[in-house]
Amino acid sequence: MLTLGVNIDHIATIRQARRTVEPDPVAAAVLAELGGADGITVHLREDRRHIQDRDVRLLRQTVRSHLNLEMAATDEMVAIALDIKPDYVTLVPEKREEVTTEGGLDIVGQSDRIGEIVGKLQSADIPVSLFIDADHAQIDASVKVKAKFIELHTGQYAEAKNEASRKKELEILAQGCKQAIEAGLRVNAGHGLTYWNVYPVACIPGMEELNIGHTIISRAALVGMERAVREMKQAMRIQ
Ligand SMILES: CC(=O)[C@@H](O)[C@H](O)COP(=O)(O)O
Ligand SMILES: NCC(=O)COP(=O)(O)O
Repeated sequence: MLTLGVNIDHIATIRQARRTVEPDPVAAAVLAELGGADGITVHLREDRRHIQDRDVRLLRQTVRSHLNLEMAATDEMVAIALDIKPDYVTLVPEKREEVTTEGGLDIVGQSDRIGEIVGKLQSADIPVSLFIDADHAQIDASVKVKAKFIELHTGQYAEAKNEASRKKELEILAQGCKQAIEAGLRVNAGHGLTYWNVYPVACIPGMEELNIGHTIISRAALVGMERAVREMKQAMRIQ
């Protein structure tokens, strides 16, 4: 059954705008779960622009659904993940100068490094998801490094300028999902999904969880977190 992971990074963006204590991502996670979130996702970035280490530690103790820690493939982040033990880790690419994630992680070009990190985390019973483009070679490489999951980057679908491009990107995602499942991977998806574009992705056979953040937090700022999450599950037709 398709599930929704709510990324609460941008609750922390509002707090960090004043370097203060509110809004608290921990409180936001409680409300997101009351609204029906099946999981909570946070991206602890190297530059700590939004989510802080303190948030992840407290969320580990308070999240009732499941906690997905997005992180770069660095020694620092591996040590933090091994210490805090999220329910799963999603390895994502990171550039300090980026506004947001700009693409999928390159597994093909660094498979030894990624394989080492996947091995370390999964040996500590922390399943790993790899945030990748729906690319044949990247999916193959994800199998080779023994990741349990991939998360298909939906940014190109989300940013498609017209119906024809949207359809093309959706087909690429569907083919990627099919290839991954046939190879034994579990498949999530995310980035740039909104109330208006999510349903076709939700319909891709075999898709397990959609990780959605910015659009939910944007709506929550106007109507409240519980309603924003409930309405996203309605948009996905899972509630
Ligand atoms: C990997 C991805 O697409 C997002 O989950 C990521 O968290 C985006 O980074 P920001 O939340 O900092 O925009
Ligand atoms: N991995 C995608 C995610 O967690 C949220 O991305 P977005 O919805 O904030 O673009």
